[in-house]
Amino acid sequence: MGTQSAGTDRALVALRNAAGDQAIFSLHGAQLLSWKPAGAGDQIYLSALSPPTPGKAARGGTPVCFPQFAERGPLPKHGFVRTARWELVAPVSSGAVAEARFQVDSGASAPRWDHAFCLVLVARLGPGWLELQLQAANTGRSGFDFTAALHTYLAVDVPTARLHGLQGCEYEDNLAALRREREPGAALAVTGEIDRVYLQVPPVLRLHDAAAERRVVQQGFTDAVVWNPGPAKAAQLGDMPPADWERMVCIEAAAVLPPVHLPPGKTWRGLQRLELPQLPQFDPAQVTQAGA
Ligand SMILES: O=P(O)(O)OC[C@H]1O[C@@H](O)[C@H](O)[C@@H](O)[C@@H]1O
Repeated sequence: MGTQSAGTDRALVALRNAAGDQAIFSLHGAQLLSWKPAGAGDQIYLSALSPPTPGKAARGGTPVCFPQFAERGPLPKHGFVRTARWELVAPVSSGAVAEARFQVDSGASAPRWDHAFCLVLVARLGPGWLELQLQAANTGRSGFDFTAALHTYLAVDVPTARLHGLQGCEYEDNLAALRREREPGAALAVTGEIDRVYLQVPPVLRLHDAAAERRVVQQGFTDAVVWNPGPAKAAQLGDMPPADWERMVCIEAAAVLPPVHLPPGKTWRGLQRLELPQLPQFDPAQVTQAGA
């Protein structure tokens, strides 16, 4: 367990728990790249055209967006920590729940963001679940505002995928000049490009497709972003195979509206937890015999 270096500027961190679940992170951005619960395939989408590279967020996994979500401010899109080198601050632990802690601080700041902070990402891998907790500490002498997201790309079969839990929530539609709408239906299907910030969402969303149901749980983050580039934008991105828009959907735990105000000396925490509830085990004793 621990850090595997692949070349001088790329480092991967592997977590494995006693049940055999596995997760892989890159120190570039402390970005989750893969989550394979024991006996299941990878639940995380990662573009084959976008390997972890210094200074660039991979297209997939979970980029950490901080201190700015998207282009809602003067900083680079989604802030600068997703492209920064993070450090592993403690040995990776294993056991029933494996844990790793990654850290980056204001040394990674763009010159335009003059605030002292320390960010920690705590990753915990349990049987059938993976939790990412973002801790943002203000280590300076004055308060600041930030927006943030854990920008998770879930691997799904988009044509059969439905997202439950957002009915009645208000959202800002990034494809319609941030117009406010309210989600009318119980099951949200992705039929093309979608880019919405849902406000004040419930703590549990459920995403199912023909293969499985996943639960996406969040705390601390008030909003959830649903993003898929659709076929036309996917073809323009250049870092994902165009047809892959049908293999992923981003469900992002986000703190966007309003921004978080963090006074000096305080720490904010937000988490996203991905769960793959166990499928009922096949029990031959329960099979009703024909004619019984
Ligand atoms: O291509 P990027 O910078 O990783 O961003 C991907 C998408 O991320 C989403 O969170 C935004 O809402 C979208 O507007 C954006 O296109």
